[in-house]
This record gives sequence, C-alpha cells and structure tokens, in this order.
Amino acid sequence: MITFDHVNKRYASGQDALARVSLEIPRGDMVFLTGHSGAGKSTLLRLLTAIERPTKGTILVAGQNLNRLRNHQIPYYRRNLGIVFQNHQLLSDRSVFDNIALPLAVTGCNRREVGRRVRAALDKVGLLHKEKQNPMVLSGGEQQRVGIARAVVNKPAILVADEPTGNLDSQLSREIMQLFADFNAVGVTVLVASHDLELVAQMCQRVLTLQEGQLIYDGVPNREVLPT
Ligand SMILES: Nc1ncnc2c1ncn2[C@@H]1O[C@H](COP(=O)(O)OP(=O)(O)OP(=O)(O)O)[C@@H](O)[C@H]1O
Repeated sequence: MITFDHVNKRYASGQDALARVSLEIPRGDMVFLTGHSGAGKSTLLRLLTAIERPTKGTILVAGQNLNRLRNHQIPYYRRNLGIVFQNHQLLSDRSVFDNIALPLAVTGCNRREVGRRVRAALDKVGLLHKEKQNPMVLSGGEQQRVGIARAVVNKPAILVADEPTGNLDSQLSREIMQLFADFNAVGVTVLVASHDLELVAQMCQRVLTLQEGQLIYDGVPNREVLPT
C-alpha cells in the first residue's frame, strides 16, 4: 500500500532530513513511527501526504507514484488519506459538527449524506452528544477525538497521525491509540508518529524507528528491545 524506495529529503536549507529510507507498509497494517526529535518523522509523513516532495527516491501509495503527482492532483490524492495533527487544528468559529463536515464540502455530498457521515464519524469516536458544541469548550482528549472524526469522515483508506497524543495524559493517550487500532481493525491502514516509546510498546504493533534521517529499526518490539 505504501512503499518508500531509497527516499532522500534535503530541505532548501541544506538539511538532510531523510537518507535512503526504504520501507513497505502493506494494506491494512498498523505501524508506529518513532525516533528522537529531529529524526525525520514529520518529514516522512509530509512526504506521504505530498506536503513535501522527495529529493531522491520513489514513493508509491496505493499504486500511485507520488513523484509523478502534479500539483493540481494533490487534493484528489489526499482524499485517500485521513490526517490527524497533534494540535488538531479545529476551527473555533464553528461547531463540532461543522468542523467534521469540512472535508465533505469538496466532495459534493448532499446535506443528508453529510449529516449521516458526520454522525457516523462522531459515533465512532464516542462524541455523538457533542455535535452542537464549540470545539474550544471540549477537553484536550475530546478535541483530539473530533480531529480524528474529521480525518475519517471521508472513509480514507489510510490514516496518518503526527504525534496525536502529544498533549494528553497517559490514560487519554492510550484511549486515542486504541481508537486508531479500532479503525485499523476494520481495514484502514494506519501510520502513527509518536515519540512515546512506552505507549508505542504497549500497542504491540510494528515499529519503524528513524535516527538522523535513517531507518534504524523495523520490527515488532517488546519493551526491552525498543531502541531509545
Ligand atoms: N521546512 C524545513 N526546512 C528545513 N529544515 C527542516 C524543515 N522541517 C524539518 N527540518 C529539519 O529536518 C530534520 C527532521 O525534522 P522532522 O520535523 O522531520 O523531525 P521529527 O522527527 O518529526 O521531529 P519532532 O519529533 O521534533 O517533530 C530536523 O533537523 C529539522 O530541523
């Protein structure tokens, strides 16, 4: 489903953020991406979401070669992806419902279908009763759930998250990770970047570890062997 073949990324500043990264994530897998600050996690996700382009190497997603993706095709490509950010980027001038409905605005869904899909997404994250609220009055964990509902409302084949539990306590973080696992259980391919090794180890899933832009570990660890 996702293939990186000898991918390099050098920013205009001259910083080499990724070096010869090759990896394969089959359809339906759940994978965590770990590594210290600056290791290249966000860069890898930015390449996958076509926010950035690789300097060298090839990226294939669902059979599509991202190197060949023209700029005007990027919004269509991104419809296959649900993207969750650490700071969830919810709009404070509209309700929870309207925030989640945003990605559907460009798809031409009619109002009834929008309502059905938004409520299905809210139901999956356990927040059906909050649809009329302003997101700013919700707790941090609830806001992150709204961000996840918005990411999945389009029923994407791939769910990508960059430090989705960064601001949450350990109990809430586990709940959010479990939500990702639930989406994975129904067939969504999930890639989550997190620096929280303890939490990642608890999930017992495949882990990719970056260090200074290089992939130094690929496997299913137990707590003892997960590189720090
Ligand atoms: N837009 C940019 N321009 C120049 N250098 C960048 C840019 N974005 C990231 N970098 C550099 O690339 C390297 C990898 O950064 P990246 O954000 O991918 O790491 P990360 O593992 O996600 O770190 P963190 O956990 O702190 O978010 C770092 O040295 C960073 O300073």
